Amino acid sequence: MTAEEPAGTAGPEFAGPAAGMPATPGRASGMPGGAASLPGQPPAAATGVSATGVAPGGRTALEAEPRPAGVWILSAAAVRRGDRLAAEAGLGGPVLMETAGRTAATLLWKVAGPFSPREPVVVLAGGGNNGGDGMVLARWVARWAGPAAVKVFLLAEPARLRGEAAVQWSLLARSGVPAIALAGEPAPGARQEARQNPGAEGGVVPAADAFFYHLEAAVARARVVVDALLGVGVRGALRPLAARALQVVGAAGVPVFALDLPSGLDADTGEAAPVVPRATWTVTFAAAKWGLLLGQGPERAGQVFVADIGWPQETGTGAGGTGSETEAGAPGGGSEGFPSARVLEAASVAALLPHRPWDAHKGWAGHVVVAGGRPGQVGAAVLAGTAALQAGAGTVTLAVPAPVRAEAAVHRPEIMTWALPATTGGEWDAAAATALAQREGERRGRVVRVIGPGLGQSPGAAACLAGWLGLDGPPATRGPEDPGPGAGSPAGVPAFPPTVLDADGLNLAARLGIDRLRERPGSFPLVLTPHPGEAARLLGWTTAQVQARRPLAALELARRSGAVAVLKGAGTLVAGPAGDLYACTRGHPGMASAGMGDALAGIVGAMLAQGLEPLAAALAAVFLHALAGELAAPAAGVPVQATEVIARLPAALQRVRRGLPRSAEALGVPGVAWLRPPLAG
Ligand SMILES: NC(=O)C1=CN([C@@H]2O[C@H](COP(=O)(O)OP(=O)(O)OC[C@H]3O[C@@H](n4cnc5c(N)ncnc54)[C@H](OP(=O)(O)O)[C@@H]3O)[C@@H](O)[C@H]2O)[C@@H](O)CC1
Ligand SMILES: [K+]
Repeated sequence: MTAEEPAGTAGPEFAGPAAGMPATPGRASGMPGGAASLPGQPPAAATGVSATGVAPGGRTALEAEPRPAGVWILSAAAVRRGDRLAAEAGLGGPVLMETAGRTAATLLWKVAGPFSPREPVVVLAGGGNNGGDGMVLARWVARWAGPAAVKVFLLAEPARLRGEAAVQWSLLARSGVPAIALAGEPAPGARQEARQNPGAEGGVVPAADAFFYHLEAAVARARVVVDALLGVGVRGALRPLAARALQVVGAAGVPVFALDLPSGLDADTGEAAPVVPRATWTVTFAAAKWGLLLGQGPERAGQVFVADIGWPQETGTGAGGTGSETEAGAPGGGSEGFPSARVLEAASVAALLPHRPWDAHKGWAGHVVVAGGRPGQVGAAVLAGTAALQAGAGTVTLAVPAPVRAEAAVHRPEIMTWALPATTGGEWDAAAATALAQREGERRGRVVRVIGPGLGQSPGAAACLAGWLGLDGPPATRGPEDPGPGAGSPAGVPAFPPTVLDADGLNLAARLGIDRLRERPGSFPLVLTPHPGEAARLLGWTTAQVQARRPLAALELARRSGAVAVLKGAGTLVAGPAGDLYACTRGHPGMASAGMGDALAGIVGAMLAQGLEPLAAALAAVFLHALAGELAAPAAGVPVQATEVIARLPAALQRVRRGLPRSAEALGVPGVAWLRPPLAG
């Protein structure tokens, strides 16, 4: 699925410019590219749409139109709620399970088929609905390839099965699929029995040891093992028999196809015991689960597909809730469930990108001023500035301490430099705060600041930052609507232009106090781009706490600062102050290298400079950055340097504009989307 589609054949997701994003991240009126919000939309409350998924008062264009919605990321509690709402709407558990199991069987055929009795598919099923999914899959494999092409091991007592799992077990018996079930959980010291599905081969296999003997033998000659032991219903530590079964599967080295989640993976946090399988593929139902993106999830889940199982659309979008509604039995007790988020898609990003008119001039695309580059860290500012240029900014200036101006100027002839007041040691002088505003005031057109790459944390830098944010007075001396002294300028450039805070800009802001960012004059547009360490400093958490609760950390950053927050790291999250939350599943571990953050800050600046609202700018920048990182790497995880990524930004822009293959076109199975598509390159 790495082939590009020709322009104009990209399918309905590309049908209109409004595709895919909340009203808030639309382009601002009067900005390049035209109009902003989507007219005539009912308020969120009327649509049942979660406040975390869309801006208040609006809903996404995708939801408004009769076409497949994008992929959601939900907590286990939200998934339960979605299942319940679907059932209330008339799509009960058996229908959903049949759809899940059959879709999974189709996908399994695509990735590991065709099947034959010589190498049967082994399904390890549990006693809950995840096991039920596995039994549906087995039934369909049997219909397509014959009953001998699949074998089911049920790690549960058939007589104790309830609901849909019990129904599936009895249907399996009629289908002739060989199946072996375990008789009961072990009472200490008790003799365990396993018995075969009476409808299949008949007979009794004594003792748990015999069950595992047969499982081991079957797995050894299996083409693929389907892990249908546990899904979102797992509670607490794995019980011994479940752990033993998973150990057998893991030890065999056979490819694993996990249903919903690798068994035992925490659906919310991605925590996993060592025996949790390392699946080659995972097909997750209705929506992605947070645990597939966080913690150990990406390691254990392998290639993840998201299968649409037919939740009514309002169920899918409304299921998210805040994640805070406590449900009995939800993993993590429910209260720790994370809010819902949407996966960032190329088509949605394409709809956000500015359209450059034929008669565009450099002023049209704005002016990015990078404030940073202290002695020894000039490269950081250069990277941010170069990335801004490559991402389409009209002009770029590096505003640096005077002694390093020449050093900053030699890298790119297209980039201008301003020498700002410095101390004798070459660090920032507090006078640079007003000097920068004055230089900006001499320019026409839209100015955007990227503050932080190579800024340092000297007292002068701290004073400058406070001035640039309009927070140099005592706390709350002026309200957010009062622009304060120095607002406006001869050329009409606001004294507090849209701003990106990165690196030491964030570390210094943490010293000011993140909550003070809400007091910034006129609530000028602000985007924060912290890595987990910087986020921890801003929030007063530890880095481990940030990483353990990334969705909450991103939302908390946005809420407390009143700004858009980009929480970097594997699976970058973008949060808006109104509670919007998005996850980027593109990019790869090879992008964990020096200067990558500087590049991202520059790209956000370029998007703001081209007139995007802060949330849209952050979303577009994060996606383009990740895609450029993919284009720069020959394979996932191969180290790439920031300069290589920056060089690919125009290609990434072009890809997004032309339309990448839709993630919903995974392997040609309708209704199945990639969570993390193969590298774009
Ligand atoms: N509902 C729907 O509409 C749809 C649901 N769908 C599917 O259902 C899945 C959720 O099903 P679920 O809720 O039945 O839970 P599930 O993951 O099978 O686990 C329960 C089983 O695990 C056991 N068990 C628990 N903890 C354990 C431990 N620590 N160690 C060992 N065992 C443990 C527990 O045993 P018990 O406590 O009952 O003795 C019980 O047997 C979901 O992931 C998706 O795949 C799809 O078909 C779409 C429609
Ligand atoms: K599973």
